[in-house]
Amino acid sequence: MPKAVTCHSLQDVRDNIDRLDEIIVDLLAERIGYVLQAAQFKETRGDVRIPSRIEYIVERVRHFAEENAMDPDMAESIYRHIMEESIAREEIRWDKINQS
Ligand SMILES: C=C(O[C@@H]1C=C(C(=O)O)C=C[C@H]1O)C(=O)O
Repeated sequence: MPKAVTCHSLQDVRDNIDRLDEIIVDLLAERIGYVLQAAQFKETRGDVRIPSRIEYIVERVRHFAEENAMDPDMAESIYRHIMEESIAREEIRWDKINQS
């Protein structure tokens, strides 16, 4: 079921969007905090990107999207972008840990 409540003005719409953006960024910051920690557990730089894990996450978020009446293609697109950004930063973290 769609979760958004019915709004009666554009200001009402924007207030809800602004409220959610704060929560979304907070959660994304927490997520990247975990992704960066993954670097310390990986042997090689090539291990930073694990395609099977990426595809597992994509399938999961597509499922969550469907449960929430959201377009699964949109969820997949957003998540692939989040993961690419995350991997780029995890690679930098891996390089720092393993420099010498
Ligand atoms: C965090 C990891 O590293 C990468 C980042 C991922 C993510 O953003 O969720 C998923 C797979 C990995 O390529 C991991 O391997 O779990």
